[in-house]
Amino acid sequence: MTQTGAPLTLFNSLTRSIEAFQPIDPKMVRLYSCGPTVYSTAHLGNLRAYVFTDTLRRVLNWKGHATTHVINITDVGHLTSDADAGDDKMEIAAQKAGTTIWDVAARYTQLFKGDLKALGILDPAIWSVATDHIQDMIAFAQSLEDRGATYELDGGLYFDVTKVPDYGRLAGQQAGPEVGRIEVVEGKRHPADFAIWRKSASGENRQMEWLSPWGPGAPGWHLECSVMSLKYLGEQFDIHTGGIDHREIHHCNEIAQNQAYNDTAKTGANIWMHNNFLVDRTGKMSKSKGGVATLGALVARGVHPLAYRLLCLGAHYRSELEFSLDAVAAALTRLKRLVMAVGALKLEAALDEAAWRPVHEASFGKGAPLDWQRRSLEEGLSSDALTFVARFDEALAGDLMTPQALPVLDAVLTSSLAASEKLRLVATFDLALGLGLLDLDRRSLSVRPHDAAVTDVEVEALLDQRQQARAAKDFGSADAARDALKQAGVEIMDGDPLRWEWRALLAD
Ligand SMILES: Nc1ncnc2c1ncn2[C@@H]1O[C@H](COP(=O)(O)OP(=O)(O)OP(=O)(O)O)[C@@H](O)[C@H]1O
Ligand SMILES: [Zn+2]
Repeated sequence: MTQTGAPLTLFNSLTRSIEAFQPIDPKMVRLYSCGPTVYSTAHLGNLRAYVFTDTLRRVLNWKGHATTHVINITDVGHLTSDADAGDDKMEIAAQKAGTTIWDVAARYTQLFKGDLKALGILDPAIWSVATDHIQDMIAFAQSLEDRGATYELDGGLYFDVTKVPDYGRLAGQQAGPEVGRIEVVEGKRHPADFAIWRKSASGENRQMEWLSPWGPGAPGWHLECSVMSLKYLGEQFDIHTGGIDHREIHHCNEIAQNQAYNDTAKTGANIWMHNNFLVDRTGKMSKSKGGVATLGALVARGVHPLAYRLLCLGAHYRSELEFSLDAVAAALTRLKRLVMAVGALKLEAALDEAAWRPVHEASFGKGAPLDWQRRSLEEGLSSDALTFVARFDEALAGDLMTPQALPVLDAVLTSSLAASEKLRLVATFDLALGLGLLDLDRRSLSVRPHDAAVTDVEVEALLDQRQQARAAKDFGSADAARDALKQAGVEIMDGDPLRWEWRALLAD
């Protein structure tokens, strides 16, 4: 498998530097992403993490690599504090809802997958559910115990971080007392030591517990990812991703377990990549803060989900991104602009769809390299058009610099290239961007706010009425039509250069 275009470079949190990407097996890049804890609806910050991994995986495929991507579903073991303290988030959620953990997990897994689909995020090759791997986890923990990397306390089986030489390297720290920020547990040898198996306390009424050599209990969250990545991707694979909060504790602990299980050189993944936070005025967007923004809430306000994807792509994944309704409204306008331009090209080029629709579209999601698709679109392009491909490629190859790739798309659309060439460029770029630019149209982007009291047809009828009233200089009736729309949560945009004419009101 040969990589096409500029050499791909990625920022590795482990070395804190940008490195040339060298796959372990040139035929198949192996990629693991820490998945959601399915105890409540994912917020937009969580979803940013998966827009990032999807972009990474699309770029790998676009540049000629095949990928095997694993995302796990954490349905047990994640405590309210990442630093090994508090209660299991799933248990708490089930108690609150008066239902079983299995129901909670099924509900939020389904919602999560629905959000990913709406965001154009491709399914991983493997969804790995933590509770399907308990026996593997027990065997792994047993093996760590056999190697002398653990000790047992009343509360569970603990990992001894001094058994690995460079604990905390990923977090950029040495294993001083502050590393890991773990709550004091009686008998713990080092503050950063963490439970890999948590024993049920006597009298504790847990919905989820399994028998183990250390008594009934449940696996630790950090153990889960080591075990599932090992099972599906092997001792050492290419890339492990997660949000930047995972860099400080979760991934340090995964690495320590992997090293103790294999050897110090085997950290699990060659490259550890972390997306920065989506923040709002109060800081990191977080479920625990309550009242968080979800994709469903955005759609209810009339925002197409792919506008949120575009908002994410407009920032580099390693930069903080500030969320606001204004920012998302601007992204929606930007998306509309792109979609209008592509729509106009389709008419202008008057080409058979086969000329700009990538071949084998159904195989996109399978992790195959996109060589065929790209060839079908890029072969025979003029040298001017190919210059745009090179610029776009260079931006993405430089640690996925999407904010620099998007202006190349804009430049294509305003260039003097023939419409047919522009369309083919949009099509090849969108394989990497996943914005659905070939399929969206004006209608699909006019998402009606859920609380709007009118239907799309009624909106269009009121707009017509207003147009006629204005034409007849009957400004009273024109204003009445505008007010009726406003009442219904719809704002008229006079003189909209996109001729979009109306949009959902996004006020707080
Ligand atoms: N505000 C954020 N911005 C970007 N990524 C985030 C944000 N919050 C969490 N993530 C990432 O989302 C992914 C899923 O996380 P998970 O479902 O475990 O969230 P969580 O820790 O329960 O959420 P929260 O931190 O809101 O309580 C992880 O990779 C995590 O690092
Ligand atoms: Zn993980």
